[in-house]
Amino acid sequence: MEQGYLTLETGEVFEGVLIGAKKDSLGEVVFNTSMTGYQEIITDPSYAGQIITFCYPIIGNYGINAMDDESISPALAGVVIGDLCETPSHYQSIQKFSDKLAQAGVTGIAGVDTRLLVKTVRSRGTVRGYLSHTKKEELPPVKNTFWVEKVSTKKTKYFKNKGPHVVLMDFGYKKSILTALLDEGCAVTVVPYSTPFEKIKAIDPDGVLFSNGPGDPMELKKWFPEIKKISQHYPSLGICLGHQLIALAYGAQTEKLAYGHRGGNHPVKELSTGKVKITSQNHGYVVVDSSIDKNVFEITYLNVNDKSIEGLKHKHYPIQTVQFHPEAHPGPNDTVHIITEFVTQIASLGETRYAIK
Ligand SMILES: NC(=O)CC[C@H](N)C(=O)O
Repeated sequence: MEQGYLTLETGEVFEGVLIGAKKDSLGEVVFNTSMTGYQEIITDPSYAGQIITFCYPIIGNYGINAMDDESISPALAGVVIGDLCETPSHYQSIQKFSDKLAQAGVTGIAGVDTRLLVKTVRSRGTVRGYLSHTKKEELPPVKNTFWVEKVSTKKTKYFKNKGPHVVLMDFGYKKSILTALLDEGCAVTVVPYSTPFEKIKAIDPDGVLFSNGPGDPMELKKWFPEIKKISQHYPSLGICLGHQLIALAYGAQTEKLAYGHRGGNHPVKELSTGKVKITSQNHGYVVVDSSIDKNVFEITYLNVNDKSIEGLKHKHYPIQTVQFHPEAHPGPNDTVHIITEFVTQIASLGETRYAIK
């Protein structure tokens, strides 16, 4: 057992035992309130550069299975947990949580008073933290990393299927978004985040899905005109970062939340029905309500806890965006109909397109 420390930039130090790769690591300390789903969470590319604190007190109890990774290589900076379970019990378990971290080169710290850490992050706002064998007086400087570039595919990938053809713009997509599209019968072309409109046009899809992804959406400013053009030409669905990027491309603004929404229990109100849906979320930024041109966008979903914007619908183009994760994984699938409706819509619009041709 190797003693380790998480030092926050605000000075607080948390002690525990190092697990996984056991190397020094700097990241933004965030917390996730999900009760299950640690495998999907640590492999979600949107966490690139972040140290995730799990609020749920015991992690590793059902092991790691062969199906639930959301990406090939985890991009997160570290994990902080309460109790680590080294004796997983599940018929599909093939690995221990700590071995998964080691294999992925990710450092973790276990045995931490995570309730106190979460309370600290909630009062301080999101802070940087450093995982190390020793306490740190001062944190090393942050390297400015463009995380989307790091996690997005370098090559275009095509998945054959019988239904409508969707381009998945990869800002760091979760595998379950691709799986959800394939399950709906869609053929999918995954393209690098920087693919311009002209290239999308050459692919000639029936619709475009703008994926989730890490970091500040403003880092993608250079691509806003292309994103706008793509969404004006193809029925579009934006998920999480994809939602923020579409809003920004049409002139709205984003801001950083105090400590983000991360977990599988975030209530959002669907304004068309008045119903509250429980959603899976993982974001630190949000679209600023007052910056949205209400002649152009209708607000479709609002967060019940803090009234922040959770969904938008363009008034003239078939564009819909959601801040939460309708594909779930992990979390409730109350809103999976958003993906189904997108596919139904592009299938019918596709038919009209073909009829015109
Ligand atoms: N899951 C996501 O796509 C996250 C979006 C963005 N990086 C944020 O933190 O707000």
